[in-house]
Parts: sequence; structure tokens; C-alpha cells
Amino acid sequence: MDDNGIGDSPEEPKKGKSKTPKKAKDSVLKQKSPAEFFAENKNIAGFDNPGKSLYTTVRELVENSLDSAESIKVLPSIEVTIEEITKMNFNTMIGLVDRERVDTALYDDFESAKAREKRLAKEARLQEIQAKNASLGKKGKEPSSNTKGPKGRGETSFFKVICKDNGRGMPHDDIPNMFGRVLSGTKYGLKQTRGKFGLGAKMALIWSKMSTGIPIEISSSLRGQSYTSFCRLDIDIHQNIPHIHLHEKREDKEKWHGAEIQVIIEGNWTTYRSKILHYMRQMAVITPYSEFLFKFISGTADKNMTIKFSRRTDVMPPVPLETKHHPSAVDLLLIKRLITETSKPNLLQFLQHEFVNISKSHAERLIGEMGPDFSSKMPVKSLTSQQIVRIHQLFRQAKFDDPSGDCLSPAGEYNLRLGIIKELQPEMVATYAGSPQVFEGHPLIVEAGVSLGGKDVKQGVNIFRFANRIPLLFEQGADVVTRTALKRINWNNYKINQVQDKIGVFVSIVSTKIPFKGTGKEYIGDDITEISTAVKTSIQQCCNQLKAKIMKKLQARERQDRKRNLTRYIPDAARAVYLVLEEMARDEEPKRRRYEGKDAELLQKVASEEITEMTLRDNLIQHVEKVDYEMGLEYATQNGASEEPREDIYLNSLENLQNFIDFHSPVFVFRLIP
Ligand SMILES: Nc1ncnc2c1ncn2[C@@H]1O[C@H](COP(=O)(O)OP(=O)(O)OP(=O)(O)O)[C@@H](O)[C@H]1O
Repeated sequence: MDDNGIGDSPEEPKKGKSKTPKKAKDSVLKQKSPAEFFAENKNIAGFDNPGKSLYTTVRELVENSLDSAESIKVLPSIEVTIEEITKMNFNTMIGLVDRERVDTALYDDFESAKAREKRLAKEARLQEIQAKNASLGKKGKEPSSNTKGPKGRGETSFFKVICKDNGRGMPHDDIPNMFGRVLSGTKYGLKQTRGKFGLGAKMALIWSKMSTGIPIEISSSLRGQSYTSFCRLDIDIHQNIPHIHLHEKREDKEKWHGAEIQVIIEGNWTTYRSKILHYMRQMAVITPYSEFLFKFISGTADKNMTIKFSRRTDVMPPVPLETKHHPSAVDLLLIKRLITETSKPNLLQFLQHEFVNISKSHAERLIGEMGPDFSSKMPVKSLTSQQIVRIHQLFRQAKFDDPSGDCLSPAGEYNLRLGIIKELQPEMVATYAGSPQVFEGHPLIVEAGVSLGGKDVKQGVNIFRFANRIPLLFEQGADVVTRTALKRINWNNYKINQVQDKIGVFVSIVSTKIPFKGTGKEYIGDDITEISTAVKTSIQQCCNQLKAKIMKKLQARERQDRKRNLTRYIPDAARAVYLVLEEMARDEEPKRRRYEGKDAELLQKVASEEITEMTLRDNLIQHVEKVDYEMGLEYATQNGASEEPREDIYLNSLENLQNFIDFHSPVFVFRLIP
């Protein structure tokens, strides 16, 4: 067996074992395996083109690593390396001799002399503009990739992607199926996880098979295991089974637990570099308890990069719990499956234990409602198809309490706020965690953050979307968060200027079922009222908090302006008043009006220069200070504060067994870890 696995013909599946039924000679009917289907329609899983495939591969591997570390409550430490492989190295890897081009015009990136001349002229013009901009201190646009050279697919090249984590690892015998059988995974239960379909890692493998033909390599070790599993495999697309090249146990010298996956694929770093970096950055925002080390290695030193996203907190959100189905969310097929799988002997226990929100007495009432053919003690496995339909109909019509959000693990306001502050350093930020909602029987929690100002934030609304703690970067326009933020929030109402202010909108949705459009997990549609309403409410709640702060700021500024204006007129006013008083004090006796009491005393003091222009000026300044202070106090009192403006702090409920306490305030969330 050679080392790279290419050209191996290991453990060929036995012929005639295919499940495809024999077909009549003239039949045109064909079957497709899931692997074949996804290989032919890889765009629906986010593998649209080489660049996007590189992005999706990184994403799938990182998300698996996070799921894995979080599942054993270990703070994730993840290393992602993308190594560019030149065509020559790639050919050497697979044992292909590099060949010089002979007929250059045969190639897609061939450039005629005329086209070359035109391109060079364009480049020269661009360079001139850039030099001009640079001399004026302006930041010019980066040249677009198509001005760099002749057109063509030449931009794409090969990459080794390695993702190493400190997670759970995988059982030795399960590895081939986990990576080499489409639609196999450990996350199918009713639980909030990033992975769901049992597809992502296999798609990376299918793409490597399609683009480079080099198998995937997996190293893994379970906690406390004395060896490391190593597996090199590819996939038999036609039969949807793993094609194992090497599967062995190796000595684990480091006592490491986790997984390291290596895949060699075609990709495009130039066009997807910023998306990949954005993804890593946003992942760091939503999982500040993780540590990521991202490396890009290439033959060109100035392209290389190492970015460390440090851990900002040691507290992870609690591990999401597996839950049972809600009666309103099951279909006939699912009820039948639950009946087949249940260990409960009778109908009463089946209803009571296999679903949420059905107590014993409730189950008895439901059975009574099903009719005389049903009884509590009847064996659940004896139910006929018609009887199951009756149960299904009743589940549809009866009312049940909503599922609770206890099984969910939202990012938490603390993490969200920490991430926003770390990432954007805004001038103001507000966060809000909504109460659990329900969509088709699945609990759902929406959390939001709205920030104003900050570094590297564009004017207008900047949207950051997360679902089950995955950043969503594509299909932004159609997403429920974008639509809600741009169309259903009247920013003016909150004293925020939608066009001029730098607004950051962060929305994180967690659920046991995120209704993504497509398997690519790129966006959540805008057609689910429960979700769009919850998103709108959460953003509005943040805006309300911001409005209070903005109003305070505006009022403070108004006060300052008023004070500044009054102070500006004091010297003129003091001089004018003093001149009048001086005139009055100097008037000759007969002409002089008689002044009495305080007036006479004042004029006397002016005449004796006990009161001068400066005295008036000082008194006016003191008066303005006094009025300003009184107005400030009055405002603070109106707003519920006695002396200094005060803000409420409250304690979170301790019921859900989290070993920390959050102090919430409009200006901060403070986490106390006992
Ligand atoms: N780094 C890892 N550590 C531990 N287990 C892993 C790792 N990567 C993959 N697995 C296992 O392999 C299974 C298949 O992974 P795959 O990415 O194909 O699907 P998924 O994560 O279950 O779902 P999705 O297609 O939605 O991402 C996972 O369910 C998990 O059990």
C-alpha cells in the first residue's frame, strides 16, 4: 500500500451485494445512493465552487470540533491549518510527472498578445491611481483578482486543510462510517447541536474525491484510551460505503483526546480568504470560551498568516440536553418509529414517557378521548395502523403546554455582550435574551444585541447572524434577521439614524430544530411568523435600552450646550448691566430719582466700587452653575434616581443549575462565578 493511498484498491466491496433490486431489461428506472445524490448536487450542501468548498470544509470541520469538545464540557481549543499546495507539489504527491505546456493556446488561461497588452495597460492605470491615492493618504480599493493575471480557472489551487481539537474523539470502529457513509452521524436526536444531517464531513470527503482524489485522514483518541486511532479512507460514492485504505491503532504518547482531520481539496484562497477569516472571527464572537489558532501556510511568505483568537472566558454555556418529542410536532411515521423503539409496555406509559408535556393524568384523559377501542393497559405494540392515525389526529387537535426551553443552551447575554465588545468596541451596546418560544413543537430562544459605533463598523445596519451558535455568512438578504432589521424596525423611533449611524445587529437563535433553508445551513427564511416575531421583539428590546441611553446622552449634551451659551453671554450681560448701574449711580441730585431700600444700597455699592463689573460676572457664573445643577438633579429625580443617576441590577434565576450568576444592567452584564 503506498503512503498517499492513491491507486490503492483496498477492501473492494463485494460485487452483487448492492441493495439495488434487479430490474426488468427494458426498464429505465434507476436508483441513486445518497452519496451520489450529494456528489451531483453538492451546491445544496455549500460546495458550489472551489472557493466556497474550501470555506465550507473549514466550517464543517470547525463545527464538528466545537460540538465534540462541548459535548464533554471541555473548553474548546481548535487549530485550523490551511496549507497551499502548488500544482507541482500536488503532482509529486500523487506521483504524477509535471509536464510543460506545448500548445499554450489550448489552455483556458491562454492570453493572446493583444489581451495581454490590454491587461497590462489596465494594471498600469490602476497602479497609477493607487499611487496617487497613497500619496493623498487615501485608502485605495484592493485590486480585484481578475486584474492580476489572465482569466481562467488558474486561480484555484490545492489545499491541505487540517483541523485538530481537544474534544471527545471517536470510537475506533465507528470512524469509517462517520466519515465514509453519507447520512450517518451521532447528532440525529432531539437536541441543540451545530451538526444535524450527518453530511458535512462526508461532503468534504466527496469534494476531495472529486477534486484531488486524495483520501481523508483521521486521527482520534477517546479520553482515557491508551491508543490513537488512525484511519485513511475515501468513499464508494455508488454504494455509499466507506472505502478504507488503512485503519489501525497507534501508540498515544501524548495522552491526547480529540480528533484531527486532514483533507486535501481544490480551493480558492484569493476569493474566499475574507469569508473564512470573517467566519473564524464571528465564531470567536459567539464562542468566547473557545480558543482558535488559525494558520495559512503557502510558498509565498507574505501570504502566510497566523491568527490567534484567544479565550475570553472560562465559562461555557451548559451542555444542551436531549429532549423528547412534543406531541404537536410528531407525524405518523415518527409515532410508528417511537412505538417500534419504545421499551414501555402499554399505551399509558408510552404516552407519558415518550413525549414531553403529557403527565399521567393527561395521558389517561387523552386515552379516554381516543374512544372505546383504546385503554391505558393495552400493549402499545398491538396498536393497529388506524389506531395510530387516531392518536396522530388527536395530537394535532388537542392542546398541549408549549415545550420548555430547558434543553436549550443559548450563547447567553454575557457571552454575546462580551463578543460584541471584544469584536467591535462600540460606544454603546444593549443585549436581550428572549423567553423560550415554540415553532412546530420545537423550543426556540432568540437573543439579540444592538451596538452603536465602534471600530471597523460601516455606516448603516451591519448584521451578524448566528444559529445554534454557528455564524451565518451567506444568503444574508433573504434571512429573517436581515429582513426584520431593515424593514420592520423603525430606527427613528429609537433616535437611531439607520443610514448614518454605525449600527451592529447581532441575533442568535437556538433550537432543537433550526429551520434552515437547504442543507448548507446558510440562512433562515423569513416565512415563519414565530421566528420573525421573536427576532423583531428582541431587537426592539435592545433598541429600547439604547434609546434610554441615547436620550440621556442627548439631554446631557443639551444641558451642556445651554450652559455653554449662557456662559458665553455672561461678560456682555455683566458689562451692559454694570454700565446702566454706573450711570444711575452717577446721576446729578435733582434729576436723580429717589431709590430706596435695596436699590439705594446697590447704587451706593456701585458708586463706592464695592460692586464692579467683575462682581456681576462672578455672580452670574455662580447662578448658571446652580441652575444647571438643579436641572440635572431634577432630571435624575424624574428618572428615579436620588442623587447620582442609578441603575437597577437584578439576579438571574438559579433554577437551571448553572454554576454562575449574571448581574444584568442596561450598561453591563456582570457574571459572578461562585
Ligand atoms: N472532530 C470530531 N470529533 C468527534 N466526532 C466527530 C468529529 N467530526 C465528526 N465527528 C462524528 O462524525 C459524525 C458525522 O459528522 P458530519 O460532519 O458528517 O455530520 P454531523 O456533524 O452529524 O451533521 P452535519 O452534516 O449537519 O454537520 C458526527 O455526528 C460526529 O459523531
